[in-house]
Amino acid sequence: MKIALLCRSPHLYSHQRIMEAAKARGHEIDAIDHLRCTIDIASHRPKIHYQGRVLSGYDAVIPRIGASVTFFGTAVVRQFEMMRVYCVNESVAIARSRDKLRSLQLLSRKGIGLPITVFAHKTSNAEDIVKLAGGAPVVIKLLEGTQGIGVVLGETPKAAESIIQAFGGVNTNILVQEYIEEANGEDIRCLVVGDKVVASMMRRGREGDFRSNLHRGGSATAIKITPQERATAISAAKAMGLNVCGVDMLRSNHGPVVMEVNSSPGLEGVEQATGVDVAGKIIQFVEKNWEPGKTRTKGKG
Ligand SMILES: Nc1ncnc2c1ncn2[C@@H]1O[C@H](COP(=O)(O)OP(=O)(O)OP(=O)(O)O)[C@@H](O)[C@H]1O
Ligand SMILES: [Mg+2]
Ligand SMILES: [Mg+2]
Repeated sequence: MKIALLCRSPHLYSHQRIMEAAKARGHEIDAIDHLRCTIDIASHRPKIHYQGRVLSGYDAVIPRIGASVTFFGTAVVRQFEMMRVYCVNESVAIARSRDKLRSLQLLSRKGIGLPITVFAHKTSNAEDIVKLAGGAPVVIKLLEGTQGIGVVLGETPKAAESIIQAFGGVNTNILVQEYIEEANGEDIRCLVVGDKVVASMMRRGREGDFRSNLHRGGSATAIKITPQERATAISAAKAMGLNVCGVDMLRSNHGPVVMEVNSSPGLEGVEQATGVDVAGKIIQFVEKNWEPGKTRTKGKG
């Protein structure tokens, strides 16, 4: 196969590993910086120009689109889809996963366990919002935050209300969520490839931090998940239409609850914690599934 790895920096661990895994299996793989692509939609045939040439001959695309460049990155993925190149994660699914509210709505439609979540445009009724989310403590999140940035704990009703009002004052979209205290600052990240959980880890926040993100100094260990957690992770990936993703869950008193589904999950933490060759699993999945024009989401938002 000839594969395009869409990423900003080919030197990151995850990207190096995907390229190694592809080459080890006899494939050709090019790292393509999506921000340097020029999309040509005016002509009869959709094309992508890149560093003075037209991209062609690719069988499959592995998108690794950073959260800050979702708009242009997903447009490049969409252009590949129009060129009938198989994209392991499709543009629609990536765009969905970037918006926490939209993701939670899709997950709730499928009956997947979620923390109680409230979203409001008007923040002048902060007191009601906090009550609807089950009362303080509550977690307040930016809709498009990542790496734990923009995730705040409102410990008391007054603190929660002033945080909500502060975000409202700068016109930022937030959601307010039940705080799953019993998770004890730990969450579960399941790496889903196709219809399987290929690796799972438990992440624990730095001392004194309820956020377990590795980017915030958290640590990771391999974990054996329950059948219910496995089924939840797989259903969440399916609801989002993602073939490769990291599903983040909390162990709550009422079973596993999904916080979010990440469409470009980092591989370093999970491969190191579990010893699983996740990059290899991704390449194997592409080998089995690529087909010109094949789509899971059929472009549906
Ligand atoms: N409702 C909640 N109850 C308890 N802890 C929570 C809750 N929501 C988030 N957390 C903690 O905060 C962390 C960050 O939250 P979340 O995953 O929603 O943010 P993010 O910025 O999108 O992170 P990512 O880098 O994984 O995309 C979680 O991994 C979890 O440890
Ligand atoms: Mg996230
Ligand atoms: Mg997360």
